[in-house]
Amino acid sequence: MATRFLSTVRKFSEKSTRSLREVKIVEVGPRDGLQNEKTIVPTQVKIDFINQLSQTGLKSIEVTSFVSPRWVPQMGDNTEVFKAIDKHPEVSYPVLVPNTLGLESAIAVGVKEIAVFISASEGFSKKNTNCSIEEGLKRTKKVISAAREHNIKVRGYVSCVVGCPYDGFIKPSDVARLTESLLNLGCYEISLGDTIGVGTKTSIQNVIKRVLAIGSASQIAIHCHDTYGQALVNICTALDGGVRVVDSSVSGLGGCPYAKGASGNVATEDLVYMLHGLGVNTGVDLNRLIDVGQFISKAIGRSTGSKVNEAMYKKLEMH
Ligand SMILES: CC(C)(COP(=O)([O-])OP(=O)([O-])OC[C@H]1O[C@@H](n2cnc3c(N)ncnc32)[C@H](O)[C@@H]1OP(=O)([O-])[O-])[C@@H](O)C(=O)NCCC(=O)NCCSC(=O)C[C@@](C)(O)CC(=O)[O-]
Repeated sequence: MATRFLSTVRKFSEKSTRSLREVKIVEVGPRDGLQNEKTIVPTQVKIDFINQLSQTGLKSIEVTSFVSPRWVPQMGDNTEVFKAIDKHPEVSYPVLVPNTLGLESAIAVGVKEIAVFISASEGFSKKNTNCSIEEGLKRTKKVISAAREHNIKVRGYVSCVVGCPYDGFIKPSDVARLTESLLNLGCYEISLGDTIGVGTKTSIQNVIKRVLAIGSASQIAIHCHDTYGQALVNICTALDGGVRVVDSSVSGLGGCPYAKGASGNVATEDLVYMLHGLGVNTGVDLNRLIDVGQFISKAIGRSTGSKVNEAMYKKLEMH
């Protein structure tokens, strides 16, 4: 037991010394960001939004989900959106898929990458996908094996990695077990979701340590909602642990319809500003991102949830 703990700590500190030159950002605004909007966002607005995001230098944009439209009506135009968006060869356009029915619809429109999702808590699994964690894993196994037959890349999410709105505190060992299961099933990367944004530096560090005992940092991404204003600190903690892929949502859009009170993801503008300040290459043009954040915020009738966007846009307006 003590030996295993020491080897985990050693692995974590080895990862901590990996130099921080480049970080890949996975933009989840069009899916995670818009899925919770009460008023249906017009399909053309979503298409324009994604097309503008494709011009910012982002390399991965999660564009929609092929979930049940009864459960998430906002994503009911998945087929139209996916068909109509411009697809840049250097950009990946993953979609969220819960079951083989969703996968079939995704395949029909030529999707090349999907994201599957499992919850680390029973309560959220039931509310979000109407099944237990084990049933969810069985469903996911079928989706992954069918996707791989079609040469579709599969990314995985483990949600509620720190806390659950129904079950409370989640054990890092449960998160590690599910991460391992998804990797073994064939996901190329697992994104650890702090779905309700309750994580702190210490709790995220504990999860990352535990997860890195079973997988390499190159297989792990971090996905922080900013409900308690801890997202940037938590992302830095994950970067310290060696993680180099971060999910975010332009202008901090979002939340989950089945996690009451959860606010949006960390804003992509804030993340890019922080990373550039650290001298990290993201490949993203911050000025273009500011324009896209303004576009989507105006289109859905609210002000941007990004402090950086607010500050930079005000400055631009003054000139
Ligand atoms: C998993 C199910 C489908 C089970 O839902 P269910 O009701 O148990 O499904 P079912 O298999 O019994 O089917 C019921 C009906 O739904 C239809 N149906 C079934 N599947 C599909 C499909 N794919 N596409 C279109 N239609 C579908 C199916 O055809 C049937 O239609 P009917 O015959 O009654 O007319 C449902 O619970 C669901 O769609 N859940 C997804 C909810 C969701 O999208 N939540 C937000 C995701 S965010 C998240 O999870 C966290 C994350 C990833 O962002 C990371 C983080 O922040 O931490």
